[in-house]
Amino acid sequence: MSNQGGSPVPLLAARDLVKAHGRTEALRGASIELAPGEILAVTGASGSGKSTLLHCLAGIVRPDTGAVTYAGERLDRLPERRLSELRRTEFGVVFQFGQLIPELTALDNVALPLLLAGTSRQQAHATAGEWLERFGVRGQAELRPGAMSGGQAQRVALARALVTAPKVVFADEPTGALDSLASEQVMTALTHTARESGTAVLLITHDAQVAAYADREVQLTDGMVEALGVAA
Ligand SMILES: Nc1ncnc2c1ncn2[C@@H]1O[C@H](COP(=O)(O)OP(=O)(O)OP(=O)(O)O)[C@@H](O)[C@H]1O
Repeated sequence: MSNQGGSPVPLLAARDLVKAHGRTEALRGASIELAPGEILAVTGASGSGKSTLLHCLAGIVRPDTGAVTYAGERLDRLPERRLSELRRTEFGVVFQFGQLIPELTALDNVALPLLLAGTSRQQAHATAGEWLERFGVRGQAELRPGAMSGGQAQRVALARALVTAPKVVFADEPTGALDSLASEQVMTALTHTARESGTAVLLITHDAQVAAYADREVQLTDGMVEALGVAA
């Protein structure tokens, strides 16, 4: 339902993004739109600029030229303080290797964003426990990441990304290190929860089976958004 022309005002939009890493032009005029609650897959060959695009959209990296607009605000022009506040309150991120804090248990990892937002310890732990339950890893609450399987760790990472009820989750190859069963469990948990809570997801993947979980797919080729198609 999310055609470019007829779609509602996008939650997140990038126009004509150019970003070079040294002499390599990772993005060469990429434009993309994400509607509220939409699950959008970005696919493309290795080196086509997918991660760079995600970093620009999430306000982690500033583009050299072009505009990133989030909820009507020019993200690429925001001062660093406001950007990091936005990232903390409105965005969630999951990377290929969950980036959980190795010294903390699953429960403490998921509770952390809530504690940083000022939630009491008791409430943060109660909410974190509910999110672990939702992702089927309540039984791993007291384990540290090193003692979990890759799929369990990714589900904990998803719980951590969603626990603050973000408007957008950025997922960069969230199943890239998983076997097909674990990958299926992670994608089912992510898309089910996102649809339930109306969270938009920008999903980077090179795996067509993973992309098929999205509402829509765009393809990056040599730093430009090349093709649009309905994936599901
Ligand atoms: N920090 C960096 N320094 C130098 N070059 C970089 C850096 N990050 C990315 N690049 C280069 O920019 C181009 C795009 O990289 P990017 O990681 O965005 O692509 P990708 O599609 O996500 O690739 P992959 O699927 O392999 O992760 C590549 O040629 C890459 O080598």
